[in-house]
Amino acid sequence: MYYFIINPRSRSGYGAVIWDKIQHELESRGIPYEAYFTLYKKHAARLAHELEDRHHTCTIVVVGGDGTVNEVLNGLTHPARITLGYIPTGSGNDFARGMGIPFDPAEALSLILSSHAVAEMDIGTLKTRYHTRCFGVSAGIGFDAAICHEALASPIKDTLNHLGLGKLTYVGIALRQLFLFKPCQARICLDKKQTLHFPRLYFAAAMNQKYEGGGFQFAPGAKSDDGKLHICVVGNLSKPKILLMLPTAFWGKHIHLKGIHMFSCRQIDIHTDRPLPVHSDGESCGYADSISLSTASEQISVITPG
Ligand SMILES: Nc1ncnc2c1ncn2[C@@H]1O[C@H](COP(=O)(O)OP(=O)(O)OP(=O)(O)O)[C@@H](O)[C@H]1O
Repeated sequence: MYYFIINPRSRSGYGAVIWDKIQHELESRGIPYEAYFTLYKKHAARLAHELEDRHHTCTIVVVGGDGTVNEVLNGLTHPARITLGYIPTGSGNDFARGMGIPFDPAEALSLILSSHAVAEMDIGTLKTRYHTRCFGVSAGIGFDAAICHEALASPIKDTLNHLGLGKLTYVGIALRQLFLFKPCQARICLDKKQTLHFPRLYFAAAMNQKYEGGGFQFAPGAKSDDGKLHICVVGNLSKPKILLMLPTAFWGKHIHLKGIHMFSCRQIDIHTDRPLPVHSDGESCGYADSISLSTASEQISVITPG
């Protein structure tokens, strides 16, 4: 039995359109399934929690974007008992990109229905003074989170998504945020052993996967099953250099630039001299001046091409 959690609002309604096609395929092939639609924000977490409670072990298939995968991970108490299938219908789709899951919904469905290959995936944990959130792709603080915050509230995102130009929303917001963003002083502690000081931090991203922000390869060396977070710290760069750095990150080449610092660790503690925006898988986690990121003790099995 497959339990589908569908965000019909993902990519401004694309999720609902794709679900119709998936449902038709499931019916015509006589596949046993149950479908649950998200009706409001964070509903996916509640649905996942209820499924886990009811079935102990089961296969949950998410139809949505990175935010819906994030909510499902946050709803699970024992992720090791769950097998996760994924049909990407979001605008960023970094989870699918990182796990090698096809973007084409029909291909992603046939992978789920035919494949017995699963990859064990780490789950990241973000702690602020007010929140504890899990993440599958990445979490971070600073400039990248400021872009997420603004994009979530953007009135033009829906219109551009309908025109197939959703990524333009992020480009426009990134330029605006780069202009507005003031770097801060930060103290970063790796695995409670090594402390580093950054006088002009723009952002720090803790990556479980290689990609975030719709295909930026901020951590080309990341492996989602190695129990570690791969950290990309951007500091001590001028704004024009950041503007030049961003396109190189599409190919993961930014790591060679001065001012970009890469680390891998099991835990990172970040303290900044003022509260900055924080995100987990592109979803807002408010503002904080102190965050702790680590990998959780349990992994989750994800259906992948193998
Ligand atoms: N019925 C609903 N109405 C309004 N919002 C919803 C509903 N169901 C889920 N959501 C919210 O939609 C948001 C976006 O979902 P999701 O990440 O799946 O799609 P996306 O933003 O298009 O994709 P991506 O994260 O890959 O860019 C999430 O914050 C989620 O809580």
